Amino acid sequence: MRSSIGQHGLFDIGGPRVLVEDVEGGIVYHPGVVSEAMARRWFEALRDEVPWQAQQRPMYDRIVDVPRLTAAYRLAREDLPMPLREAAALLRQRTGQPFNAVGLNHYRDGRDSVAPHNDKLHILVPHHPIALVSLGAPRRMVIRAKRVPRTSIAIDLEPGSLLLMSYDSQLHYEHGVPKTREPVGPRISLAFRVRPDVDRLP
Ligand SMILES: O=C(O)CCC(=O)C(=O)O
Ligand SMILES: [Fe+2]
Repeated sequence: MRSSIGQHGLFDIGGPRVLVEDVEGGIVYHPGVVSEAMARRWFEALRDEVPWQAQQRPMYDRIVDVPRLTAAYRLAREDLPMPLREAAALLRQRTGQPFNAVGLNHYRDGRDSVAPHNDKLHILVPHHPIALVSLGAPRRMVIRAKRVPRTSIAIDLEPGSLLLMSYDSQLHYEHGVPKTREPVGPRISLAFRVRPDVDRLP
């Protein structure tokens, strides 16, 4: 499928920024979807209330720590933390997408990261986007085309922003949040998805 890294909007302030174009809506950054005050409240509540997990993963012949804390919820859960309930309602209204699950990432400082990847296709219902809400300190995301010449674009994900990524973009682009030596505060991201296997989540 044809897609390309957007040339426009790099210096726009305020409005949506199209980072990648494709037939399913591409990758679009929407700053200020949540007010600063609300983003701060959500950040603090989730930081303190979510049972964050420090996971380990096999990597080749070793077991390595996942370099961030994570959590996951079905959105239908009765005891869903209030910020997730509010964010899900806002996103459903804004996008019309039937999100049913959220994955959370907590980047404690610049040593925490997520390696370049595309979201696993078996946990996505095709043609529905992923909605990433950012809370806490800004962190830089790098989006890179899989196809040569592997063009890349960096975007600072600010608190209260929304990054919408099409399903199609997961086939053609990787995204990651690299480690940084800059002194950065903690960040939480919420990844809302339409999952086919939502019953397997807590
Ligand atoms: O923290 C982010 O903004 C990215 C998270 C991510 O890519 C994921 O959870 O799959
Ligand atoms: Fe991802």
